[in-house]
Amino acid sequence: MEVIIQPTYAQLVAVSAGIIRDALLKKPNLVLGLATGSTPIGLYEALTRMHKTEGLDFSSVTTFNLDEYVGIPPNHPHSYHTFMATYFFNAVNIPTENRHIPQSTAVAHEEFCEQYEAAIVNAGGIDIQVLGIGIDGHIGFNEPSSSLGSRTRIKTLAQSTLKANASHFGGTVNAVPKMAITMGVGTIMEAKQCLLLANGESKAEAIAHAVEGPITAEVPASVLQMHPRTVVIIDEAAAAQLKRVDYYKQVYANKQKLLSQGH
Ligand SMILES: N[C@@H]1[C@@H](O)[C@H](O)[C@@H](COP(=O)(O)O)O[C@@H]1O
Repeated sequence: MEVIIQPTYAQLVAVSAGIIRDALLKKPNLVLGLATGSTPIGLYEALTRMHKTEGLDFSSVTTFNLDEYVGIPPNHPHSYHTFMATYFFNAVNIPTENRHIPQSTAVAHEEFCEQYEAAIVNAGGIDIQVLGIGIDGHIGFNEPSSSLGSRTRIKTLAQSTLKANASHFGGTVNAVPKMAITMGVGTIMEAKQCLLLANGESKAEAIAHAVEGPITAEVPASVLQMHPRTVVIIDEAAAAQLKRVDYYKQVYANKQKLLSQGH
């Protein structure tokens, strides 16, 4: 696990956007796993800027979103379909047929979940999976006690998640859908690289558990310690409860120095 601590959210965004740009320049048909929530919005804005000003080309990119609420239509103002259109898809040139988001209104949910997994495999697997983290340590909508081997399926949301996401539903906890379709932890772990992003003090405890705590289903993000290529990119506030901040900073500084020397 590489832990990159940046002074500000803007710098966290710059580092994560840089990783995706470099990967896209190397592999134009990159398969991206995408996340919603407030955390990756800056990343989507940065990639949009790169598309508009540098001509960064997304025309061969395929995307798979982590999750979607169950019980609201895709055109609902707070669906993740609407979120992705608003913050990313409407602004870059990813072909419509290459964009995949779990279908919240699918009647045959189980069949849909199997097809979603198959579509990821058919696309060659996810190259880079962008992840945020819930205050309870969830990734996607894999709430505490989710099986670390779980696949795409329907999950009931934790009360803390309903509360945290109520601001997107007019501040009313009851208005937040109680269930979601989410890629499983096992599905996420098959991505070739994971980028876990977090900012702000509300994420400090979850990040400390995920990065330095034991690997446990109580904190689903902790399983990323087992992933061969996870990069955790956080700001100072989200790093506040980590024990080894100086160590992570030193390792990153040394790596940057070696890279600048052409190693
Ligand atoms: N399903 C999403 C997660 O994918 C996201 O990581 C989390 C954190 O959201 P935010 O970035 O707004 O804190 O919220 C939701 O529960």
